[in-house]
Amino acid sequence: MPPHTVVIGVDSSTQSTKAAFVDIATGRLLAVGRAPHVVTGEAGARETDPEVWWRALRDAVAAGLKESGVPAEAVTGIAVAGQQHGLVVLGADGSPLRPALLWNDTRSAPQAAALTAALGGADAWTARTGSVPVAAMTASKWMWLRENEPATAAAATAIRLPHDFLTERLSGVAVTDPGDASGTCWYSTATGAYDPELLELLSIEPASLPEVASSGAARIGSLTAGAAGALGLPAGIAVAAGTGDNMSAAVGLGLGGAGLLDHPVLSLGTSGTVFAASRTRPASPALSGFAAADGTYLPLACTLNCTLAVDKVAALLGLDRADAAPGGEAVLLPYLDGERTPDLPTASGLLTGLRHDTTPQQLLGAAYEGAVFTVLRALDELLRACGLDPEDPEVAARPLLLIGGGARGHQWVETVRRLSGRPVTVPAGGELVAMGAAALAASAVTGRDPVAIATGWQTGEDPQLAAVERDLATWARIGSVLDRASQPLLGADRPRA
Ligand SMILES: Nc1ncnc2c1ncn2[C@@H]1O[C@H](COP(=O)(O)OP(=O)(O)O)[C@@H](O)[C@H]1O
Ligand SMILES: O=C(CO)[C@@H](O)[C@H](O)COP(=O)(O)O
Repeated sequence: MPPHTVVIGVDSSTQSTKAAFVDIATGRLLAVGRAPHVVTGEAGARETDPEVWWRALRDAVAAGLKESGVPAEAVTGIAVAGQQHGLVVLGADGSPLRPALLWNDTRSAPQAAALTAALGGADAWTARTGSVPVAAMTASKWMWLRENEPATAAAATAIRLPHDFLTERLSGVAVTDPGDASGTCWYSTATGAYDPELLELLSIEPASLPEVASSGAARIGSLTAGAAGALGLPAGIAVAAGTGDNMSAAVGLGLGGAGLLDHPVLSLGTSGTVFAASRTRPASPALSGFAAADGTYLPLACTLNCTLAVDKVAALLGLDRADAAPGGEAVLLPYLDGERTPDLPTASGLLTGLRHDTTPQQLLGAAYEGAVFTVLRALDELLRACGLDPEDPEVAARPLLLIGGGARGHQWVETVRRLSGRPVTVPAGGELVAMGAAALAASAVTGRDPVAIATGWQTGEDPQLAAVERDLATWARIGSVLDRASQPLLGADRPRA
């Protein structure tokens, strides 16, 4: 292999780090190194020590180097895509002061409600930032920290998102990108900058935040000698700004200004997300109105309970996750971690419709259906946010691009087909977040547009699974249970134990 041909795209998501080694010229995926994370916490808490991410990045790169057989000197660039929203606070020596509060930590729900009210309601927030500060947003987590651990908040000299933290470890540069910054609720998608009034409301010193790289500025620095030593890579190679994991998946799929716009994606991982890249700036309180990595926008809806919740139900039933059948009359809303869409941060799971002849396989199927229904229900609002009419036959015929770990599972794919009634495409290459990060790294090396690079790699182009008849009876049954379930039944009126 000629030198200078390989980039590394890092996906540092909730459960693990994946490092994709990609040939720049062809987009060929040479190897994926993997390393797990540790998530701790009960009763709404979800935390990971940022040092765990750094060690996992190091291990994943080492595994990828070994698996690919690529000589380290052939690697010319690296970029990190990270789980969104997490709050990382650093002390004066640059070390984390405490574990990061993750996107799915719901303890910040009261602070989210207070922030929403402080600005006069949800619409005021979406007009400024694109999103409402639900518990997931970094602003709510920062306020939780100030109220619950004031000494730690006072000692914080730097506030970072997970991908910023890792990018700074690689390059020594304190930088973020518009995509991940738009998940903080202190960055304005209307102005493309931090919102000074919101920083004041949150008592955040602007100097404690990373600079926001402009969407076009792909290379933000070089791999430092220290990081190069830790990773076994050459010092001085290009480091890109990186982005949030969903934004990176959009790049990996070739979605954005230089590619496909207003095309729906469904991601099934720890979170369930639906999103699209669009030129229309989203401002719907029902969605998160993020910026994309390439200067377009990324309207998105996110659920807290997806693959982990269904795997938990399978474990409770003593079944393999593949051993499921359509749920029949049973409806299971698997809100084991509370929920974000709909905004029920203290909710718990709900099971109805049990009969003598209900089988364990049907109960597991009902968990798949509840998880898929919850994220798919936001699809029409997503399409409207893109300026489309969901009833338009051409729009309804656009295939769902299905990604994330769940897309590898037959039950997930079939449940999505049945409940959406849409054609579905599952990109065969997989690891779209890491591939998007690789395209960002390749952009830092070559100066080309990352979406155009990924489009050339053809990462999202695979045969479609035809639409099947939509299971409207199941759709209506789950919708009716969710709409009629009283807040007390979902546990949504109780503080967590
Ligand atoms: N073959 C499979 N069938 C069904 N689910 C799978 C399969 N492989 C992985 N998963 C699911 O994928 C999830 C991890 O997905 P991933 O997108 O990597 O998560 P995250 O990005 O949140 O860390 C696991 O929780 C697991 O349930
Ligand atoms: O909070 C969101 C999106 O707003 C999540 O999608 C996180 O970005 C975590 O993603 P995964 O680890 O599930 O991929």
